[in-house]
Amino acid sequence: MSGPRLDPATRRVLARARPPRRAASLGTLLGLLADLSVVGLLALSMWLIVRAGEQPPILHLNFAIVGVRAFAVGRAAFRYGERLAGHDAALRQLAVLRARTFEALVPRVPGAIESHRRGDVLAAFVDDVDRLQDEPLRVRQPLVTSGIVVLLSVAVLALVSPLGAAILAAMLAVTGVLSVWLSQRIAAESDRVIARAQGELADALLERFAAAEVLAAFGAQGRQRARIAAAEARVIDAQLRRTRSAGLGAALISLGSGITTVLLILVLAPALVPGFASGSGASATLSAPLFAAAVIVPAAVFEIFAQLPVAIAARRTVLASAARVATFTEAPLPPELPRDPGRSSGRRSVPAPATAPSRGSSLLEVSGLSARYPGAADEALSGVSFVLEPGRTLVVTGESGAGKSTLALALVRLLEYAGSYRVRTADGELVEARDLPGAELRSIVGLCEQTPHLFDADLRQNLLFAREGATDAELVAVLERVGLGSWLRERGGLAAPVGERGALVSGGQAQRIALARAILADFPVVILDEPTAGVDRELADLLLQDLLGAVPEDRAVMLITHTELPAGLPFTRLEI
Ligand SMILES: Nc1ncnc2c1ncn2[C@@H]1O[C@H](COP(=O)(O)OP(=O)(O)OP(=O)(O)O)[C@@H](O)[C@H]1O
Repeated sequence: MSGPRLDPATRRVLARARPPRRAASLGTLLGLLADLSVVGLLALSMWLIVRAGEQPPILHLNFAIVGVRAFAVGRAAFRYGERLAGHDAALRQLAVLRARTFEALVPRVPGAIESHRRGDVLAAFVDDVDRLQDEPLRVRQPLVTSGIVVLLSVAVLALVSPLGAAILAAMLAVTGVLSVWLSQRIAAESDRVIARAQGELADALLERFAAAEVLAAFGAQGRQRARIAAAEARVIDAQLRRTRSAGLGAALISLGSGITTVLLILVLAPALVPGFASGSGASATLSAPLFAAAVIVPAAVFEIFAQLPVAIAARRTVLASAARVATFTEAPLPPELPRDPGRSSGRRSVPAPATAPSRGSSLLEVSGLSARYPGAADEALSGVSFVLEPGRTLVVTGESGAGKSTLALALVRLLEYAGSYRVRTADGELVEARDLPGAELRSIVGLCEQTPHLFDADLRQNLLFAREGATDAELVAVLERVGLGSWLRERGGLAAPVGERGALVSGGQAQRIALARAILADFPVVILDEPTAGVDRELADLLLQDLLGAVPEDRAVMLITHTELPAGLPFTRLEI
């Protein structure tokens, strides 16, 4: 079979798309029966028509009449069953595949994904991942079923006429090689162009919507529209070339089928004439009904065979998609990003009393911590040390670019760190953070990020994801606490939408919603990265007084800020 060589990374991606053998084999079996019914129906009907013309007693035709009905019903019923079983298995696997692909992506954020264009990432994670389900459905299954049916048909024809079978096999081989060569020449380049152009189109569209205001403000909409139109034209052009190649392949197969039928008629017809072969008066070696059935076989076999070049072309597309997905999910994780040790890993922990942490027993102990972004030459942060005790607030200050947000990312393990960083777990142990599963660590240390992400849902959903099961009264109370009470009433309550990426709320409101989330999640340690950046000074002071004035005995806050704290708040300063 032609196509690019499979590297181990592409093979791993393909293996994720493959349904379990048992689930896939039912679809394959039903597909095989459907294809066999196609050949059986055509050959037996032909036999029946010609035999009926000889007017034998009706009883002699009964088995053929029943057979034709059985094949006709079987063809539709098996095909229907095949579609149901095959799609069911592939769609179930698609859900698994999407989840696994997403899991593979998570450790690569931030840092390893940003170096790719957003459009390419989107195309890879939507179009390419979806296309992988074609492997079991449109590649593997048709290759197996049509291959078996074609071989069986040639073998059965060989019982009637070995020369006819040889002609059919030779014509199948010639047509197959020609149509695959043709599709390779015309469509292979189109496949590459389509993938690239689809990425460009997605990129241009995303930018058109995400940066609509900037494009309008600078009068650059026309240029962006032209970029979208050019990318779209490239996609359409490549798709047309691919469709043309598929059409040519189909025409070639029809031609092959016609030529084979004519050749079979020429080769088999003499056997119909009594005494032709031996030159004597002996009777014919081939009956007319059998002759009719034999010469119609190529039409049915070529119909089944037509699936092969289509499956080979689909394989090429699937492999290209798998290779693109592999560039994201299978590339080695850069050393700057953390590896999750998983639940089973052994922890190197410092023995600690089994009781809950009391005042004085630190929640975080950081010593000589440094971090670097993937691909960056220099460390974004180095040599940071501090201890965070329960009931305390640590205020982190420093110049812009000093590494404050980087410290926050390292503390929630979205960036790898060097040095020592120990966290007190729920069972009171002080554990090196890199030995904890990421999810467990992030249930202890929570981050309210500088530019919070709001989901395109209502306010309630945007808060509930921080604490599932919170009541509306709890949500409203927390919104009051962050100063959004009157705004909530103006907007008509918790069902108010926030828009895509918070488009319907102001920057300051988005920040306060994020703050409300952090309060709801009630992390033992919460890191607030510039939580009052978009909030006016008076409210900011009130908010900080509210948040920091009463840090619970068993909780701690790390506040990253540029502004001075209101007087009277207890805190420790860390300058980086
Ligand atoms: N994704 C990234 N890839 C590479 N370098 C980065 C990345 N994000 C930040 N940096 C660099 O890391 C350094 C520290 O950035 P960081 O955002 O931590 O600073 P900061 O102290 O939080 O600044 P600010 O107060 O302006 O928010 C900067 O030099 C910045 O350019």
